[in-house]
Amino acid sequence: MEAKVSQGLQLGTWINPQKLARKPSSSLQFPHNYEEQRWDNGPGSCPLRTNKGKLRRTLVLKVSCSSENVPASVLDSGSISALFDESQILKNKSEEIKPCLNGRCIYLVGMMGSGKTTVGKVLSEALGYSFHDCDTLIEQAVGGTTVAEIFKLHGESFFRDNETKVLQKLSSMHRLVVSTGGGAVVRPTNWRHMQKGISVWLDVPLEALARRITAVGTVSRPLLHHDYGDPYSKTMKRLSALYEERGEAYANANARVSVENIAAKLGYQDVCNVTPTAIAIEVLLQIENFLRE
Ligand SMILES: Nc1ncnc2c1ncn2[C@@H]1O[C@H](COP(=O)(O)OP(=O)(O)OP(=O)(O)O)[C@@H](O)[C@H]1O
Ligand SMILES: O=C(O)C1=C[C@@H](O)[C@@H](O)[C@H](O)C1
Repeated sequence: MEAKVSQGLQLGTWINPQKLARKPSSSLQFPHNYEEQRWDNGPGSCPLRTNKGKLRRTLVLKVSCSSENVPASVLDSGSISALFDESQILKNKSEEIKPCLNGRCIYLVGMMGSGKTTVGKVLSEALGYSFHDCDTLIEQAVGGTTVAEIFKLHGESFFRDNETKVLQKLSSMHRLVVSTGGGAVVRPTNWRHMQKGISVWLDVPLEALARRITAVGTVSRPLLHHDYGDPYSKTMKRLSALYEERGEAYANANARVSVENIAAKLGYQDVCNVTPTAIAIEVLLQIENFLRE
């Protein structure tokens, strides 16, 4: 039986971590002669628009594949792209969306551990953008101290002031994928900076976040240092409290990527099986939806 596939996500393997590290993340330069490109329909133009400037739907990836070996759950769920190399899908989608971005930056927001850094690196590589991690830039700005040290020595508001300065600096640049700190969404000023680009909320269930963070430890995450109990329970408790405070703020983002929805599309029981590449593809699909609005 043949299955026609137009777009979607693949059941893939974990991305090679060496590939993730390829983009340098320390320089914040952008060419002075940068000019915004018009949305025309020439080569490399935005496919979401017709000559009259109206948005249209495009199906870029049309591939035939055999449905043999595809789990029934995947086919039943409508997620029929299991046989693709998801890196190739990401590449194709990036090429399609890139002209529509007009060089605008992509800001990934979300709770700590939601994968902003991991997914951000994959996405930046696919788009040919530079990747920047706000926490790292703050650490550099404060003289090479870690986030945990900055919290300890100077307090949270000092850290937040530096976070705002970093976002302000980034907002004047183009073609960046930015991994913001988990708490960047709480200050309205930060949103004003991020509005120069496109913001995307990586929405990951708290249980999955707690599992990931417990696996790597909370040393680098000062806001998780306070509670008592077993590592998973105390992380879960603190994350729940933070989410209670911030849930609405994350929803200010231009687009939301629900990792739970991706898992459902792919027929996965566990959201932890959704790869960063699959999430990056969904980021682009949701940006596409946002640009069509
Ligand atoms: N899709 C994924 N599946 C499984 N584990 C993942 C996934 N994405 C990220 N991780 C793991 O989760 C942990 C947190 O990821 P990452 O550092 O990218 O999150 P973050 O949102 O940047 O966190 P923070 O805001 O605290 O810096 C890492 O150990 C990473 O390897
Ligand atoms: O959720 C938060 O408030 C934080 C998340 C991290 O990325 C760091 O920015 C810092 O640990 C604070």
